[in-house]
Amino acid sequence: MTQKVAIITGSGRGIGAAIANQLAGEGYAIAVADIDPQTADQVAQSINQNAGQTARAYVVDVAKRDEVFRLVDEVVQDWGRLDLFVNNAGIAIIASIIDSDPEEVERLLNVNLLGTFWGIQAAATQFKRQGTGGKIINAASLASVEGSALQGAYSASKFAIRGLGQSAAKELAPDQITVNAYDPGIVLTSLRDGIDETTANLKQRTFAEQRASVVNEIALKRAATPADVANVVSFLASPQADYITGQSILIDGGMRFH
Ligand SMILES: NC(=O)C1=CN([C@@H]2O[C@H](COP(=O)(O)OP(=O)(O)OC[C@H]3O[C@@H](n4cnc5c(N)ncnc54)[C@H](O)[C@@H]3O)[C@@H](O)[C@H]2O)C=CC1
Ligand SMILES: CC(=O)C(C)=O
Repeated sequence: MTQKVAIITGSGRGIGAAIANQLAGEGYAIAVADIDPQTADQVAQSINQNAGQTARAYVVDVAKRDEVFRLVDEVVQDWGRLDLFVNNAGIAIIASIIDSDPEEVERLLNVNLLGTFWGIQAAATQFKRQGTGGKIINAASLASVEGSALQGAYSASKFAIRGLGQSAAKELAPDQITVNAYDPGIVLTSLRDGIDETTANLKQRTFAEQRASVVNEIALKRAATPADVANVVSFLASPQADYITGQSILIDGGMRFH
């Protein structure tokens, strides 16, 4: 059977690394793509130790369209095909709208929104070239369905990713390309630590107080692990999800409902 090939952006740590590990365990060849070459290498090496020679590290800044297209070309050169593209890379800013730094806002939109746009464009171009169909899965967020104070730029980028995904799903369906998204709530990663640390400072609380107040809003009374998110991505990537497109799945332990 032909081995399926997946690119996961931002997979040098956190949710992306969990997705890479999960899909490698399911038999995919994995392109561990990250802006940080060291962490990408570490994740690829660890997958190869556990799952055989099935992962390679690639360096990409998803904000740069030419780098995203080059990534797809390199992966296809190395592995012969592409079946799945996970637009996972993302960054966050915690700041009031009035105090947001223009350069930081622009960078966030370039990484989160345009990075996802270029990822869809590059992956769909390759899927059409292959004539095989394919799957695109985007990292949205609970912040894509409800805005929060101090998350203006971040939330704007995630709402936009959901709209972009719905448009792409309709446009690419004739080529058997599905486009879906995952909407995590609170996942214990470095990104979340940064959010809780900055929010705690702004609200003059300790980190522990801030984290406890956030977890208290979750119906299941625990934050998600990166593996909780990887399980949903694994489903969306599987043939069981072939008839699902344009959807966004909340993984928030019952914090909110769509
Ligand atoms: N942690 C959470 O609670 C939630 C996270 N998300 C989303 O999930 C995705 C992954 O988040 P986490 O794993 O928590 O973040 P993280 O900060 O732990 O990991 C993000 C990874 O993306 C890489 N990256 C950053 N900018 C990049 C760029 N320009 N090009 C390529 N790689 C880049 C980083 O080097 C890092 O390895 C993000 O899109 C985030 O917005 C959504 C909802 C909740
Ligand atoms: C980081 C993130 O997406 C949330 C919902 O806090």
